[in-house]
Amino acid sequence: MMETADEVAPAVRSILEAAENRESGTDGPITVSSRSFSAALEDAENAGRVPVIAEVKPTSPTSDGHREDDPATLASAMVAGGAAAISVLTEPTHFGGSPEALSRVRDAVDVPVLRKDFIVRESQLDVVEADLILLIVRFVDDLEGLLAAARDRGFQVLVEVHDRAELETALEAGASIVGVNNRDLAKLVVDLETFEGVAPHVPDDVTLIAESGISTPDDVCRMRAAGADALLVGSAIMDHAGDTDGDISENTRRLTTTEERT
Ligand SMILES: O=C(O)c1ccccc1NCC(=O)[C@H](O)[C@H](O)COP(=O)(O)O
Repeated sequence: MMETADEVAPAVRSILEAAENRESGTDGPITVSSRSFSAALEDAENAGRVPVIAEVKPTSPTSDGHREDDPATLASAMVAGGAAAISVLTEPTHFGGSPEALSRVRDAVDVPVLRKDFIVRESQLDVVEADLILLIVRFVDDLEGLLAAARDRGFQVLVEVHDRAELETALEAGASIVGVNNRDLAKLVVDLETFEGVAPHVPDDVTLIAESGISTPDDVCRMRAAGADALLVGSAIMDHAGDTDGDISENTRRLTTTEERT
């Protein structure tokens, strides 16, 4: 399933090359006592909030700027704004993240923390403790094996897909949390119709996350109407360009308190 390098945008090719060469854990398999993701989503729903996974994303290949703020302060502000969980980019070269940033975030908040990275082999699971990790179907050769290895360590696993074929691969491998990425990693174009096209084919017992390109309360309504159990939001909360005065709590609250249309 691993993509050949020329099937993705140059920035993503560069991310993958860096991932291939990046450090692995050196002390053998880690064991994680993880915070329940499903309980966090349920708590948000019970409190009348839209379940949002807010992402600490200092920069990215498609961001307008770079935020240097302390990651733990950012994450605490996101939780104050009602985030059900936090995602932390740990990729250093293209996203300005680090495993240390994730550890600091996990110490600072009590909600589940997702490690957002481009994991391509088992030993890369052993770099830092997190409650969830991301596996991207198009970049992983042995999804079933990596999924099992992650679960053996205690991680919950968000399996990312972009189309129906990748969804089938994820389901065959036994994924129970699936994210549909609205960002096409071949072209780096975002289209919310991606989620709307894939979501109807996801079984009810799978936790379904809409990822990327969600900026406004209207987008929230649209993704929830299409079946999203939770939304993963980075740029609109981080506001790299400073359009909203960079108020992280308010940016998060605007989405978590969206009145949903039935
Ligand atoms: O965000 C990017 O520019 C990007 C480029 C290449 C590969 C991955 C990329 N993003 C990773 C993500 O998964 C997003 O950070 C996440 O889904 C949040 O997206 P958004 O709300 O659109 O920032």
